[in-house]
Amino acid sequence: MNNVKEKLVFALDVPDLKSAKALIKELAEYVGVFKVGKELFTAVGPEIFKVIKENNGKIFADLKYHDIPNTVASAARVLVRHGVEIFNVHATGGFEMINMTAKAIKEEAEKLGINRPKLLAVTVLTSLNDEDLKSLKINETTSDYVIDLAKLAKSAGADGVVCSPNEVEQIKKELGKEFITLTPGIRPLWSVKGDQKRVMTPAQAVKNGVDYIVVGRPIRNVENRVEAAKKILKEMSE
Ligand SMILES: O=C(O)c1cc(=O)[nH]c(=O)n1[C@@H]1O[C@H](COP(=O)(O)O)[C@@H](O)[C@H]1O
Repeated sequence: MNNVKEKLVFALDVPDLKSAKALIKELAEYVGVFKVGKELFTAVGPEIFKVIKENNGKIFADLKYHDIPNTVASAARVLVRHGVEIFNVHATGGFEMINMTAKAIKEEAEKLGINRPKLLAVTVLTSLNDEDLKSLKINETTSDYVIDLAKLAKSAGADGVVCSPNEVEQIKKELGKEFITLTPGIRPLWSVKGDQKRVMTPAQAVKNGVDYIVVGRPIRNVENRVEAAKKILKEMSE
C-alpha cells in the first residue's frame, strides 16, 4: 500500500489556508504528494509550502508557467528555494523556455546543495479533446499532439509530462520508462466526470504505468474523505 501512496497526488484546490491545513492533516497518512494549484497559491502564497513540509508531505507546485524563457526560469529558481519536489510549465511555451528552466533549476539547486525539483511539462489539458484541438486550429489528434509535445519536452530537458492516463503507454514506449508521467483526469467509477474529458479509473491508470495520479474532487467533495482516499489506494494496488 505504501508504494501506491507515493503515487497519489491530492489536489488542494481550496481558497484559504484554514481549509488547506485541515485537508493536509486529514489526508497526510494516505497521500504522498500535495498539489498546490493556482487557486490556493493565489490566496495564500508560499506559506502553504511550509505547512505541507511540517506534515511530512511532498510538494507539487502546479503553477503551469507559460511565459518568455527568462521569466519562467527565474520563477522556477524561486520554487527551488522553496524546496518543492515537483513543478510544471506548459510544453507549448517551447523548447527554449523549458531548456532554460531545466538549466536554471539545476544551477540553483547545486548552489544551495539540495536536490532539484522534477520539471514536468503540461502537454494537452485533460479537459480538452480532439474537437477542442480543432477549435484551436491544431490539426492533430489529442494523443498524437501529446506525444509530439512530450518529445519536445524531453529533448529540452524536462523530467516528464502531465498528460491524461490514455497516453501513458505510448509515452513510455516512445520516450522510455524513466520519463515521468503524472496524470490528472482520474475518475473512479463511483465519481462524476465534471469538466474532465480524457478520464480513466485509478486502477487502469496504474496498470498503464502512470508514475503519479492526481485526484481532487473525487476525494475532496465527498462526505468521508479518508474512506474515499483509502478506496482509491485499494483500487490502485489491485
Ligand atoms: O497540471 C495539472 O495538475 C492538471 C493538468 C491537466 O491537464 N488537468 C488537470 O485537471 N490538472 C489539475 O489536476 C486537478 C484535477 O482535479 P480533479 O478534476 O478535481 O480531480 C486540478 O487541480 C487541475 O488543475
